[in-house]
Amino acid sequence: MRVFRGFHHPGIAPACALTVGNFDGVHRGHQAMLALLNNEARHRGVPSCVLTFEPHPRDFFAERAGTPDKAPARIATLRDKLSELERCGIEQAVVLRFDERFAAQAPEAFVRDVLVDGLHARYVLVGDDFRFGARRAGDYTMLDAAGAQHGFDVARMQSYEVHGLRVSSSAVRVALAAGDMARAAALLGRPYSISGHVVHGRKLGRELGYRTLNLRFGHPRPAAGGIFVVRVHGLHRSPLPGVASLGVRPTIENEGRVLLETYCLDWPLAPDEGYGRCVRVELLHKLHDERHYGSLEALKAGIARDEADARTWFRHAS
Ligand SMILES: Cc1cc2nc3c(=O)[nH]c(=O)nc-3n(C[C@H](O)[C@H](O)[C@H](O)COP(=O)(O)O)c2cc1C
Ligand SMILES: Nc1ncnc2c1ncn2[C@@H]1O[C@H](COP(=O)(O)OP(=O)(O)O)[C@@H](O)[C@H]1O
Repeated sequence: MRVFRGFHHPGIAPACALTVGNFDGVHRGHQAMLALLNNEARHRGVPSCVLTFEPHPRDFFAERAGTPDKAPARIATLRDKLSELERCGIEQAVVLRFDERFAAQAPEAFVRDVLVDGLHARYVLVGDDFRFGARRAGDYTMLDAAGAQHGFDVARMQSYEVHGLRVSSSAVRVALAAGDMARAAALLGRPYSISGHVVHGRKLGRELGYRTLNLRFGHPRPAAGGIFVVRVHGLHRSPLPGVASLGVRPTIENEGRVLLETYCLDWPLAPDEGYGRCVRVELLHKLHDERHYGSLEALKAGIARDEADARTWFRHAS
């Protein structure tokens, strides 16, 4: 999959079958839509393309209104979104900066400048609640009319349901907030996971006797949080069982940076071999929320209990 930041690149495809959206989580509804898009692209002999935004438009508006907490929590980082889009067979992704100028664009200007002149769309697929342009003034009917004028086809995809319930990013957020990882996995069509490069932390882990693989979560409000039973992919030939904490580590700092820290129950590599590696951590089961322990001793004892619970969980799972 080719990824472009903006559409002023010589390498951008001269024609495409396009869909537009935030795709937070790339859940089963998104996956059905992407499969349809790939099919349409193949029939037309053009690459499939996803247009997405960073920051999330709702982050942008909430920030601008001075109420950043009003924005929805984030399921996936941009890295994970792009890797899921690639796994779904999308050939080109374009990430546009959602800023003041972009938000002020009239629907007609968005169609002309972005869809037609920028991305050369021949086909545009949208979800049933798609709105676009300043004040969300553009809708499906308008896009359809613009397509007839500019020479691209427009299609709308109805909601995708599982057990009679609409699959949506909000439904995934509700499941993750409740720590219901089985429900989240059912909606996503795979276990919820977070990936990234292992970064250096405070080197406190080795003092506690619990070294951890640290990944940054590049958004201040992850949709999930707490202590989880996990599996780590990408470090070893087989996935490594572990126990992890996702959050801001209230016991040891208050900077609010979100980290996913994983202690592997068995460590098959040299002690420092984890750093710099790109790993994917599957969050399988939630044990409890993050705690503010009164001392490092109490934190260490807490982690030891979590480790024991994770070992028990794996024994019962196998
Ligand atoms: C299983 C597990 C549970 C954890 N639970 C908490 C917690 O409840 N509260 C907290 O502040 N930190 C928690 N942590 C994070 C530790 O504070 C952190 O891993 C430790 O300080 C090491 O930091 P370092 O990687 O920067 O050296 C947990 C870590 C693990 C692996
Ligand atoms: N059981 C283990 N689980 C996770 N990482 C481990 C383990 N044993 C050794 N490591 C290594 O230790 C590093 C983390 O050590 P730590 O003292 O927690 O420092 P940091 O503050 O950088 O996280 C990891 O990046 C990894 O290479």
